[in-house]
Amino acid sequence: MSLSKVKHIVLVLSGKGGVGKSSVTTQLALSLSLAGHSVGVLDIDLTGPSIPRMFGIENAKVTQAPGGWLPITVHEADPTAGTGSLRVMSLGFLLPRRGDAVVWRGPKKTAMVRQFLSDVFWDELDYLLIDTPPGTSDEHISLAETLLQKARPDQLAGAVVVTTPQAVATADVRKELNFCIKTGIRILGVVENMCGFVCPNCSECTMIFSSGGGEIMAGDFGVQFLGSVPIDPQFLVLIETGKRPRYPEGTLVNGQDISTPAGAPHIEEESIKDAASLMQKYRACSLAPIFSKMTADVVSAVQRANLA
Ligand SMILES: Nc1ncnc2c1ncn2[C@@H]1O[C@H](COP(=O)(O)OP(=O)(O)OP(=O)(O)O)[C@@H](O)[C@H]1O
Ligand code: SF4
Repeated sequence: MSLSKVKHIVLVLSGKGGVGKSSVTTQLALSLSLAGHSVGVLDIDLTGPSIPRMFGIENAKVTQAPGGWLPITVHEADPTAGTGSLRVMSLGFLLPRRGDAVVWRGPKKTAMVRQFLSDVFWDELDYLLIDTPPGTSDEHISLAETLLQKARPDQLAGAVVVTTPQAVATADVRKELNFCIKTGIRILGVVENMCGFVCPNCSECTMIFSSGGGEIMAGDFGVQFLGSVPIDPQFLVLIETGKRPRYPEGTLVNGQDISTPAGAPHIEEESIKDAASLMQKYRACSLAPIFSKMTADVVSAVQRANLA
């Protein structure tokens, strides 16, 4: 059975598209594997699977083995570096053209979600992160039903809900949280993305929207607030193209100088997304400390859920 060797399954959900769900999934996956965990990412965002692009593996070809589809390896575990393995399976690998959105009707989508949960051969994994379609659509309901059927109760750790300050102001996030409560999926916490803007000239973060809504809403539902993530244009360039983030001289994050080192290649020459350089570049992004704290909080929430 494809999920039998997975220890913890974490869903990444959002009530609305484009709020940064795939970006958060990617960062959680990288931070978990940097912390030594073996990680799988299952991308079933049928509205436009973007995970392969974010890991720089869009052209990878999945193969079929007797145990099921074999996920693509982003990198193997490296015990000397203390990093865990990272593997990815995405619906994007099966689409005829990269970047296509799936236009199937409900039953076919539902069948595909079921197949993805049962026919991907995952080796031993500490964490399987599932990037889900936005909203509380048919796919969601099908995913929740299938997971509850296929996963052991001790495997399904819960959901991380991603929102933006604007989505908090609408009914979308509350709908998503209510969806989790209704379907019996534990909420590990809420992330508020795109809450401010990191200036490319001085790296000062300005809160361009009214902030704090995500935290208040998390409080209303009695769930953990996992933090606020500002918009960093360098993160966008990195995640979309694999190019190294570049910060002005003297940029400090948590007391660490992350400004572009002298002699670093020009952006045009720096688009290779091999796993090692990608991880190095993510570590050099101003958002890295926020994502690694978020990951530590998710790990603690999963541990608490296991004890409950
Ligand atoms: N904090 C951030 N700073 C800069 N860019 C960001 C940030 N978060 C997300 N983005 C960018 O915003 C866009 C949308 O993000 P992403 O694809 O992660 O959203 P999503 O919720 O998964 O979208 P979809 O609903 O289409 O699956 C991407 O181009 C991503 O690189
Ligand atoms: S200090 Fe930074 S954020 Fe403020 S105006 Fe200058 S460049 Fe923009």
